[in-house]
Amino acid sequence: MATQEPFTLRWGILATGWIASVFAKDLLTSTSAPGRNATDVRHIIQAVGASSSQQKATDFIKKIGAPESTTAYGSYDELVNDPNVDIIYVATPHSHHFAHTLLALNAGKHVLCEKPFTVNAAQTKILIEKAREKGVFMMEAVWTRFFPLSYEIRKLVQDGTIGEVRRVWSDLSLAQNPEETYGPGDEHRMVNRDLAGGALLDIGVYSLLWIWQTLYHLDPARPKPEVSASVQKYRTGVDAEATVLLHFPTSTGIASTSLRIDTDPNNTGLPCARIQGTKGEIQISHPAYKPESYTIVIKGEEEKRVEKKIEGQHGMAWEADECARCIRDGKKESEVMGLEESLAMMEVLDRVREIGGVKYPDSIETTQV
Ligand SMILES: NC(=O)C1=CN([C@@H]2O[C@H](COP(=O)(O)OP(=O)(O)OC[C@H]3O[C@@H](n4cnc5c(N)ncnc54)[C@H](OP(=O)(O)O)[C@@H]3O)[C@@H](O)[C@H]2O)C=CC1
Ligand SMILES: O=C1OC[C@@H](O)[C@H](O)[C@H]1O
Repeated sequence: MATQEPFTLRWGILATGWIASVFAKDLLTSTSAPGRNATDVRHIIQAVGASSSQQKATDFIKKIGAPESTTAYGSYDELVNDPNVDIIYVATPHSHHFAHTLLALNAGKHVLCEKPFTVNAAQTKILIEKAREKGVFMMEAVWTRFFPLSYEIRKLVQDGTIGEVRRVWSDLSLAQNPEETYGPGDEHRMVNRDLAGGALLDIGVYSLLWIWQTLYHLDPARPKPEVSASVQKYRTGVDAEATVLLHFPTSTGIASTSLRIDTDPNNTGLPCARIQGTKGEIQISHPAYKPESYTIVIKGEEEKRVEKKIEGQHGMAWEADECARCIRDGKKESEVMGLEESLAMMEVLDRVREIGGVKYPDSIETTQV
């Protein structure tokens, strides 16, 4: 019997910063690594684009250990117009996701764009319209949604293991001593208004993820929640801390995030999220972006802890595999992380910023490029 060749996806990496290198290294890992099970697809890093110089792209290619044949570009424009590239991975700061994704879409490329999708919902809406007009695949890179652990937890909830879910509580707080870490110029993307900094858009999205994939994604009615929030600002005007209350028809989500306190100060195994149902709950291990275990706590029963150690990759290969399979199958969006979900999440983020008075400069809130 003839074995089928794996589907090959040729990536263009747009930006050479921290997460671009992590993602690109994961693309180079073995598809048969433990827990991966992706021998039906294959990834090639076809090209890398740096914003300022070709040398930067060449250095990046060397650093991540990609083949020397990988093309290095000194501009994003050249990268997105490379006819040998199928999909662009956008890994620039939040402020630039809209413009860079649009650039790739206009060149007819599929796109995987880092979280948060854009600065605001209006920008996301335009990207969705453009992707549909161009007939290409697009997805927000919410990598945690593709962990086997996330699939398992969604299934447990769907199967009614913890009864009817009434509340999801979730936190991602990473005490970063921002004044020292990102000062004195406050230029770092985490606190810089011009780069759409702040806790909410950078790490708060992971707290929201656990609520979203439980109370929104799993409900076929896709109920848009009422949003309340409390926001503490940083000296640059972005949020240093945010707590969000999401009122769904029959359940509540409580998400919090902070750059000043820690979810698990001594790494003693405090959970980052609790999905609470009428029979019991599922506790997810910190950090919310990369949990590697969870515990099922059912009233009157012995607790069950499930380990899901991530091996052979950082954890970003699963989302890449999803892109490859969707594109192979002619899908324009993922069923696990769909575009309408990204848009609804951006609307929540908009509302929290509105309540908290966090406004970014017009130059990055704009829907014009
Ligand atoms: N999924 C995840 O786990 C993570 C996701 N992220 C997301 O990835 C994005 C990038 O984060 P990270 O890699 O930490 O950021 P970095 O600052 O490390 O890298 C950003 C890169 O973007 C490019 N760039 C283009 N324009 C600008 C600009 N005006 N200012 C600064 N950089 C610019 C630069 O690359 P060059 O000049 O070479 O083109 C730069 O190296 C963010 O949106 C963040 O939310 C970040 C960390 C983890
Ligand atoms: O996406 C992310 O996950 C890990 C965090 O450390 C980082 O700031 C954020 O961008």
